[in-house]
Amino acid sequence: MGIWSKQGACRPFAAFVKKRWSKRPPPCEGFLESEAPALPAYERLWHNRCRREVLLAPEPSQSLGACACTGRCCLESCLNAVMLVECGPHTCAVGEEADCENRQFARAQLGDFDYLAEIFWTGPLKGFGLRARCTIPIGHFVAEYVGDIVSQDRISNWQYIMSLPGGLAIDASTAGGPARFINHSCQPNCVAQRWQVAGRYRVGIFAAQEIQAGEEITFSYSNRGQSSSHACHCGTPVCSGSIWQPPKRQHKKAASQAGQAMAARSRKPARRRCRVRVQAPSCPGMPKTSESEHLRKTPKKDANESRSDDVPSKMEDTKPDIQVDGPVHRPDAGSRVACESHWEEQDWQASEQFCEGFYSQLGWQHAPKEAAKILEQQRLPCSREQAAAARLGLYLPTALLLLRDPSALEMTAR
Ligand SMILES: C[S@@+](CC[C@H](N)C(=O)[O-])C[C@H]1O[C@@H](n2cnc3c(N)ncnc32)[C@H](O)[C@@H]1O
Repeated sequence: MGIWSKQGACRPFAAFVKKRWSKRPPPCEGFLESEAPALPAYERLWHNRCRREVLLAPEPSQSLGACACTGRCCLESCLNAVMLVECGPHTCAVGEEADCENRQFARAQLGDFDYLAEIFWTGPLKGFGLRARCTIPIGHFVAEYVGDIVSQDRISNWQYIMSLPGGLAIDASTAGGPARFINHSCQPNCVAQRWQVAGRYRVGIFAAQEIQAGEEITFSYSNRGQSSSHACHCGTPVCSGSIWQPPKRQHKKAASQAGQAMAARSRKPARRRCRVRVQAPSCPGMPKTSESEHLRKTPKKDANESRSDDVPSKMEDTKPDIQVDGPVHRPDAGSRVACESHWEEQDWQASEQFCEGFYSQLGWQHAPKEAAKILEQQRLPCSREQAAAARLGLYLPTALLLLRDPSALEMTAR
């Protein structure tokens, strides 16, 4: 029996347990049940591997401008984050890395994933899966989907594939990270989002709702570019029957209940200028915040300061409000539901085209303020990312849309 190791190769499970288990919090009950088969061998990667060096986008120094953030770089308002571009040393207007929230991929790479989730045997129907080892807050970066960057033409088995633009894909079939074990659900608790990090496309799995310890981590495979059928055993009421198909439409009553719940949440009064969207997960036995791990390369003082200022103390407060200079706008529940159901029908390519179109038009050669103005004038399509953003508690383009015109979301969702 084997499991990933930092050396890349599979290591015997017993040796892994002896060396690492003592340092970890107690595992969720039933980890690797006795009837579970051996974990198939695969090579553990921490980031994508390009066998042939492929530049997926121009180098940031040539094409990306710095964001226009001042004081603190917030995911809700950072121009880079709006375009699903991670800030880097040359593309962040805020000097201190610790003041920038838009470094999720970089921080996740520094963090210890073992605290967050573990591989487990779900049963013969779905095979191995990934489940939370602690409460994962909504919006939290769960894991990066890493593997070999390959041409889609060469793919024969789509089981572990995540498609990328330009006919490329991330293939995690022989080498990858724990995200390769995430199973499909027609009612997932996570979303897969494609970001540009230092000029390359990378895929992150983000919590779309609060995930409880022991809960299986899932996302939807329905738009990963595959059309063949494979019976789905997610067991949710909206199951489409196939892991590559979008889920059935939610029953009207359930949709309206969800809408009411969202409306109730949106009535909570809150006014904060720049909130941290994500609260660090709370695990028994883990360091106080996983961010302290993530930020260990940054000066300690800054990391602590930023946390104490911005991290809300209660979970109920973690939903971000959008506030620039005027009053707080919140979407009405109806428009959110409309947007989400629209998202289910949307092809991944719609948002991809939008983002690429935006870049090719602007080239980011414009000064940040000018780019911000153009962005504000655009009527953004209700793309997958926007809908996902709305689902995650409003940030990114949805936030801009609503700031400008709260009814815009509804209009674009048609
Ligand atoms: C990326 S892998 C997920 C990890 C996989 N379960 C394993 O044991 O390695 C995708 C494969 O898992 C299985 N799978 C994932 N979600 C499923 C679901 N909801 N119902 C049935 N099979 C599923 C399918 O065989 C699919 O091709």
